[in-house]
Amino acid sequence: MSPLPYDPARLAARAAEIVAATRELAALGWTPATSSNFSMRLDAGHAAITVSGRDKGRLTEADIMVVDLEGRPVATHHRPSAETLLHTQLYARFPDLGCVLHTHSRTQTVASRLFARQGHVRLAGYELLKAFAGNRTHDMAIEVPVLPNSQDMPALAAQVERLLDAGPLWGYLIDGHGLYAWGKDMAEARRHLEAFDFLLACELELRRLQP
Ligand SMILES: CSC[C@@H](O)[C@@H](O)C(=O)COP(=O)(O)O
Ligand SMILES: [Zn+2]
Repeated sequence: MSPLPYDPARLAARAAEIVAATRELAALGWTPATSSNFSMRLDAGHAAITVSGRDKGRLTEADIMVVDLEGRPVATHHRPSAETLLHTQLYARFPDLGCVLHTHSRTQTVASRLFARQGHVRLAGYELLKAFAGNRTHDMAIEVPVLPNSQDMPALAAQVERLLDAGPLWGYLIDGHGLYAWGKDMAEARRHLEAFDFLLACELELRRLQP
């Protein structure tokens, strides 16, 4: 019997998944200068998440720790990601949610700046909209919200709660900062993250070509 309040074998498995995905995303240049954070659900009350400040391009399993769904460290002296609350609020709200990914790609950051005043980026008519779970056609539109940046995580989390109250959401941008995306497991969260990045890049390119 483990004295820990979570299953250590499951933590090891999730940590390996997070490390593998993080290295790939870092190789794309989406996690500059130690930025970005990543998590996966462990069980109904716990999540595995990256330790704060670690170089995401050189992540190892030792850089993954456990928090409860209020963002408190569990059985560790490590400090969790500064943005832990933005992860745990999603696990607490959606019992089937399994993975939350946050990156700082150039495309995401530039798009967040360009569309901050508008408050959202409208993505319409793209085949890749079908990458978002539940969407069946290109013939629709979604609005990716752009929130003002803040170091006040409870305040930022409260804004995210209001967005979630308003309707289905696969992710959001934070102005001058980056993108949050999530899914039922790592594969789905990765698909959403990659679809957002690709579609935001298309919108930026269109504005260059058709100013
Ligand atoms: C290095 S600046 C980026 C951070 O302030 C933050 O936005 C971030 O994404 C990483 O923070 P972390 O505490 O390592 O999870
Ligand atoms: Zn960040």
